[in-house]
Amino acid sequence: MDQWMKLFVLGAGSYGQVYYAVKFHSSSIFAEVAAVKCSDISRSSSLKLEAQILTTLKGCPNVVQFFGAALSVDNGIPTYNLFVEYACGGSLHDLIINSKKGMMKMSELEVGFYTYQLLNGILHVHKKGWVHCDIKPANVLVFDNELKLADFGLSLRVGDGMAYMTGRALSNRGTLPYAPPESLTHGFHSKAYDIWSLGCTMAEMMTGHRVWIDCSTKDLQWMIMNEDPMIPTNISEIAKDFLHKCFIRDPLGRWTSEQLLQHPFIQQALCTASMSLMSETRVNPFGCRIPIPEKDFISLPFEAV
Ligand SMILES: Nc1ncnc2c1ncn2[C@@H]1O[C@H](COP(=O)(O)OP(=O)(O)OP(=O)(O)O)[C@@H](O)[C@H]1O
Repeated sequence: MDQWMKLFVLGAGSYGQVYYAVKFHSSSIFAEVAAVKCSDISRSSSLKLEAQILTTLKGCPNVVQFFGAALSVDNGIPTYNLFVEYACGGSLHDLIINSKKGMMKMSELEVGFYTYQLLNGILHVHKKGWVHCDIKPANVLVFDNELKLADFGLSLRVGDGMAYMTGRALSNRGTLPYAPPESLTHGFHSKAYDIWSLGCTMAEMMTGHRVWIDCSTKDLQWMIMNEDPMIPTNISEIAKDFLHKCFIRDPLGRWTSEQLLQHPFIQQALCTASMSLMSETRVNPFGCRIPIPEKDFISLPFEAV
């Protein structure tokens, strides 16, 4: 009692594993719930950096909330544990896969609403002086009615309006299919990086497919540097225009999160969502990936560990 228990594995990253954890209280029938990212202490530098970044990002509804960090000894191994809020809907990647299997189809309005949430998260991250550098469906978590940016392990501090430039070709930081051309040609990493990745993620929500065809790393690098990403043909003109604004090749001309929040694609979705919210309670259209006992939905405020 009064101790965190790791119940099962939710997923894995390059640093280690992610667990579903609960803390029962002797004095209460309620349990606290968290996702715990764990790493052998000797390999925990990226998780420790993520903890620092998440501390600066607290308070935004579209960024995964950080509860705290703690050390433990798991099976005799000193372990670093990073506690974040648990996403009952899994990742956006899982949902896109499910939608491809025909389990649910996202409408354009829903994609607009979820893109708004991602933009809201990106705006917060950028205002705090960070570039996420790895926005992709696998790094977006799904909560009831909400998407949240997660996995800040590759984020860069760029301050206000500044960019990080390695100057070296092919030195992009994030995941290749979501990386913008300037990161490959000049190692240029600015806030515009995340906007290109958002475009790739939005198009994937629309179609269930990545904007680039599957090919070798070398071919993909060449295509990103020399060709335009595939804009789906069977979507509305305003959705296409939104994607064009995300895929402007010049990072200085690419639209910012502030500008995109005013785009008709987002405004139209927001308007419709608020009307439907007035008439009914929105349910999570994605459903829940893992069946969770009812008691686990009830969480108490986190106490420092
Ligand atoms: N807060 C959370 N709630 C529920 N599931 C989570 C949570 N965080 C992570 N997961 C699950 O664990 C998986 C791996 O998490 P994480 O984002 O840390 O690693 P990754 O992005 O796959 O790997 P890497 O960090 O090495 O790029 C996710 O894809 C997701 O399924």
